[in-house]
Amino acid sequence: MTNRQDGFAQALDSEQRAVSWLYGRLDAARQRAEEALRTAYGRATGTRQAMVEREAMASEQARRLAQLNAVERGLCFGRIDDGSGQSTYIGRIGLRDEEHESVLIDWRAPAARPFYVATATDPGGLVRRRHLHLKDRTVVGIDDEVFDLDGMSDGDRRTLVGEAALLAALRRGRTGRMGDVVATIQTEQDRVIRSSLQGALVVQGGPGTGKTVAALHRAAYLLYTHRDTLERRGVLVVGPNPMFLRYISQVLPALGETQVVMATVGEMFPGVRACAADSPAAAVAKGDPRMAEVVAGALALRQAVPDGDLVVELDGLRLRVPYEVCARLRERARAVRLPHNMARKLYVSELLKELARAEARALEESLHIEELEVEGDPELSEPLDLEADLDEIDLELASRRLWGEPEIRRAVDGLWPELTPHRLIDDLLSSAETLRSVAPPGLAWQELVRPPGSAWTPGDVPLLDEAAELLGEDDSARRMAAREADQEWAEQERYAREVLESTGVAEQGIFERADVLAERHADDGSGLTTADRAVADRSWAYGHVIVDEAQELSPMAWRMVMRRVPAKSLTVVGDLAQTGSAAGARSWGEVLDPHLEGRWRVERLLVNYRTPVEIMRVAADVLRAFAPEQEPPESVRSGGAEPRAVRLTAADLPADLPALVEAELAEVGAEIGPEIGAGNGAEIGAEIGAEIGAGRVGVVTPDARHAEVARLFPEGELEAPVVVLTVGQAKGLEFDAVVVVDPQGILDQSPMGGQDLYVAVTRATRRLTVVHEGELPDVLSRMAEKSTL
Ligand SMILES: Nc1ncnc2c1ncn2[C@@H]1O[C@H](COP(=O)(O)OP(=O)(O)OP(=O)(O)O)[C@@H](O)[C@H]1O
Repeated sequence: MTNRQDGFAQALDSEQRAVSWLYGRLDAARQRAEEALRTAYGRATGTRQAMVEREAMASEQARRLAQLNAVERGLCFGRIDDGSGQSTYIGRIGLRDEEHESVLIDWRAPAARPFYVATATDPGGLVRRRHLHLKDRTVVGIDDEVFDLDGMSDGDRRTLVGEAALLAALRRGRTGRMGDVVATIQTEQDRVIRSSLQGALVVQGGPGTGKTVAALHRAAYLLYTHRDTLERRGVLVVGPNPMFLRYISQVLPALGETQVVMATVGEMFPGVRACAADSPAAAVAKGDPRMAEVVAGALALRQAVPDGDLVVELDGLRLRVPYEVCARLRERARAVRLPHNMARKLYVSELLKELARAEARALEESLHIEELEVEGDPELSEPLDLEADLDEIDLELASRRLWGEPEIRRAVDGLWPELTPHRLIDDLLSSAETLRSVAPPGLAWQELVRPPGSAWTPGDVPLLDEAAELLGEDDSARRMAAREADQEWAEQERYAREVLESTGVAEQGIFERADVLAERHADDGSGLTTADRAVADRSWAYGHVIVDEAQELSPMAWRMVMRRVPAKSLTVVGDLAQTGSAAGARSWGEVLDPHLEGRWRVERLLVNYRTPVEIMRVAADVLRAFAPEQEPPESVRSGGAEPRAVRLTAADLPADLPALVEAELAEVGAEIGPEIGAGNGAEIGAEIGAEIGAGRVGVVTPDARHAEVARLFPEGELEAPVVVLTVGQAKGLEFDAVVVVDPQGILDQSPMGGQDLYVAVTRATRRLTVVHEGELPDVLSRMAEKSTL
């Protein structure tokens, strides 16, 4: 054995001892949590309070246990050595020894920061950064970066190992789900992750630059650093479609965070499932910020005045309220500037009083007629003034009686109806007449008209939200509950303090505070967590909102998102070169300034960790043609297969496309295999890889051809070896190999077809094939040279 191999073996051995010891600490923490969970379940539950306490204690320990289990894989992944000979281990969670000394630093803690930001030019006091590669609990690799060779001991110098940790991570085959990257976060991404909670941060970057992964690590970092604020208010992640949310769903749990709410724009209105789709033209019109005026205009039309006097027939009497009075009542109700359904209370009470007066007048009139008939009786010919005799109490009583009459209700509802957002928007979109009368000039309202009761689209959801704001809801019950909850608060906090002390959670190196714990288990009678309550409540104010693929949001969707985060603490992640929605953003200022007035900062990510150079050249041609002002990112990977174009006739497609995809699958399996078969030799590994079907192929089609192509493959979830997707569904996802079917169809499918094609060709980590029937589009001419026709 050479000196160097000897040194490496020693380093492995010593790191193995350190890592095994850390796993021992993890096991001990788990054991404590399990015991505490058993104790919690053993507690008496004689009273309601005792039961609530048992549930809180048990769920706290279950949560703690889940967190400890989530960090089993890759518990410790790094070590930093400073000039004083001090070594610090970095991991997914913080752990302490029996003396409460920190033995493993949570990757989000300030003490871990040098691990991510040290560079050769600015080592920040480090002499070495070491990456540890673990397989289960065994250290299988070490990767060193030395910043100061002179600062290291001779022994340490002998054990230096230099495999690039990042490239090793990138070489791994895709699994169909995004994973975390705590071990290899890059300096530019670290800046994004640890940027201040305050204000709005825009992360602009090309495909594969790690925007999504950085945003999710940022969520975990913010929850760790500002747990007191954020656990109480919650964090919302907005993604472009359900497929994408499934794709990223495992990242935060793997980082020990399970309390983040994830939703698409179409899911942000509780109780509404937006399952229909808008045409591009309808999406543009619906997303136009002037739709706020349209909704307000439609509502104003529902606050009516009668054509003439209001006349209601009641028990043979004609109650007449003059037109001018109706108009005055409407103006008064509008002037209070309350939402419609709340102002209605005032309007109804005033109108009922007018109707009570009208009733008195009508009664008087009828008596007067009778009186004329009783001639000669001096007492009865005394003039009556019933209306003037009515005092406030009479009016009140009469109003109540009248409100019970269906004719009166009908009349009131016709003038100022109680409305739901669903009814207002459905009525608006199914009435060309209303749309025409309230739409501002230039808004293509004709695109919006549809039959009543149509299924909701994601574009309708911001309109419903707008309507809900204008209509308001009767929240007196909720306010009353909040007051009661406040009274219970002190009690909850006292109890939470007890839980922390009795379970020792506070001492286990996990950042906890009694008030945070109390909030998590605040008994609102429903047993719901903060995340559950937030999802169900349209007016929930989140502590922080992350919007991914943010370029897709229309101005109307931004209005809705901004309402969910009154403190305007936002992370906006996107790429203006990938805007697929015709209603989406062309510039960040255009969509953000109406809400933030320039108070947002930008971080740019410029390195592409996904797409190899060879594929990126093709993508750059597409970008140059359709968004020349945007720069493609620079790829870190190279040496992949040259992208190729294959011409297939429509008749050959059903047989030849599955064969082509099968061949792609075998290719990526063979490439990934050597990693699977590590230790068995590259060749055997390649065979195993191809045989067990390692690797994933994404087949991307125009919207109109999705069904036809999907039929050719077994139906499968994201983890399936082959998944057939539209461009919209593939947004944000990645595969080892991608087959783009009918690029011309993608270009032609919408005004943003060029951007769609750019998205489609940048989904691959290794191989790209384009299948075309007619001529290859000009923008892909680079591939024609390699066509295998
Ligand atoms: N620091 C890193 N270490 C390891 N892998 C990384 C790192 N940064 C990014 N990656 C990987 O690069 C790939 C692309 O990342 P991600 O999906 O976050 O990019 P994106 O900018 O959101 O792309 P798109 O705009 O196309 O949606 C993912 O597989 C991610 O895990």
